[in-house]
Amino acid sequence: MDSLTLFCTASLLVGGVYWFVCVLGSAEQKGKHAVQISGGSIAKEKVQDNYNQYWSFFRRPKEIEAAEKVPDFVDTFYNLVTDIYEWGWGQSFHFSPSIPGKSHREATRMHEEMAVDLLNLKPRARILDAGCGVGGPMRAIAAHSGANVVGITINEYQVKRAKAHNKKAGLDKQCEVVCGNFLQMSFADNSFDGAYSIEATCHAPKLEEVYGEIYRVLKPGSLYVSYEWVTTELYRGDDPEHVEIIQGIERGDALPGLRNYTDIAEVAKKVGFEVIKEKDLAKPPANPWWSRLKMGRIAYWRNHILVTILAWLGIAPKGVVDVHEMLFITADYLTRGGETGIFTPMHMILCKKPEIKSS
Ligand SMILES: C=C(CC[C@@H](C)[C@H]1CC[C@H]2C3=CC[C@H]4[C@H](C)[C@@H](O)CC[C@]4(C)[C@H]3CC[C@]12C)C(C)C
Ligand SMILES: C[S@@+](CC[C@H](N)C(=O)[O-])C[C@H]1O[C@@H](n2cnc3c(N)ncnc32)[C@H](O)[C@@H]1O
Repeated sequence: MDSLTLFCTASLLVGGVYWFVCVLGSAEQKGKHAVQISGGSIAKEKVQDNYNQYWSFFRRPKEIEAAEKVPDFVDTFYNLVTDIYEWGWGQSFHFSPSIPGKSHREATRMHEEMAVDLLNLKPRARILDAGCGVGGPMRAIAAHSGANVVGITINEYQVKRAKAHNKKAGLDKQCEVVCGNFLQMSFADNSFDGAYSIEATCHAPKLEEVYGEIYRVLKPGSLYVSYEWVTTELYRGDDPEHVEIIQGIERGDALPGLRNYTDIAEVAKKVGFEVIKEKDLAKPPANPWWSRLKMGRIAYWRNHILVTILAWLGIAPKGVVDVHEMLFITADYLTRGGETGIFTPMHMILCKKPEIKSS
């Protein structure tokens, strides 16, 4: 082999490896690369142990008796998955109906803007994002509405990521992020002009606890909108396939037990809200929310190879291979939940905290 052939072959090899490891599979907004996948706030050598603990806790969700332990395990879950989500999905950790002719990013943004449009806000309102993730929805909502958004998440690593993204987007004056438990928030009573939660309150063992807290911090007369993960009217608890799908979703998404859609308004009323509107946004004419998940299957195979190589090289923590495999399997359960129609991640409820009656 002459030196030119050798040089070309070597360049192709190096270029190919760079492309496979650094370029492939990065999220739409190019926020994360495969080589940056970590265990969040968990030390590299502890990732595998934390995954094993997570798995033994959430493996049998219906048998969880220790509801008070759930927030800690949810925190562990988000340490394990946050980088993989950002890398493989983007900065918004939720689904949206697919819209013909629009990209996933546009469809995601429209779903987020719909939430804040429902809140009927005055200019410069102060609103709460309960379970804000790394702030994809928060930034879209702040930019679209001009509102000041305060996000809360149980996961310290997400706070760090969200703050960095807010700064980069020039929205750090409008968006504040705090680490805390939405079941016991440190915000004052009657201090927000509106609130929303996107695919987050499903992590609460008791919905009344989080709805009660949101009710407390809202000013009288203001609105709260939530996109809830629920089982639908098609779910049958005596059908083994249905049970398998729902348990698969619970295990892979840190859920202490999915609720039925009928529970949501009941709980909202119980804590004092007036229910203004309720609708499953996944119902036709909406296009399937799960098609994005299904379309990505080949990319997930490639991602799995990539994560395995990175862990083998010692670049990614060892446990991420198991975490990735869990997500891979979960994607399939979520798709089956969507296709059978027994599950929706976008049961929308719009509630109002009643005005104080003058005597
Ligand atoms: C609301 C929640 C999270 C919803 C979604 C954002 C995530 C649910 C399942 C996740 C994923 C599954 C497969 C992964 C894939 C194997 C990997 O290669 C790249 C990332 C995934 C696509 C990942 C992305 C985020 C989800 C779609 C829950 C937790 C309440
Ligand atoms: C699936 S993510 C959705 C994030 C964000 N709403 C989005 O759409 O990008 C769920 C979020 O809820 C948060 N969460 C779950 N349980 C919580 C709790 N008890 N207190 C505060 N945040 C919580 C998680 O930390 C995570 O940020």
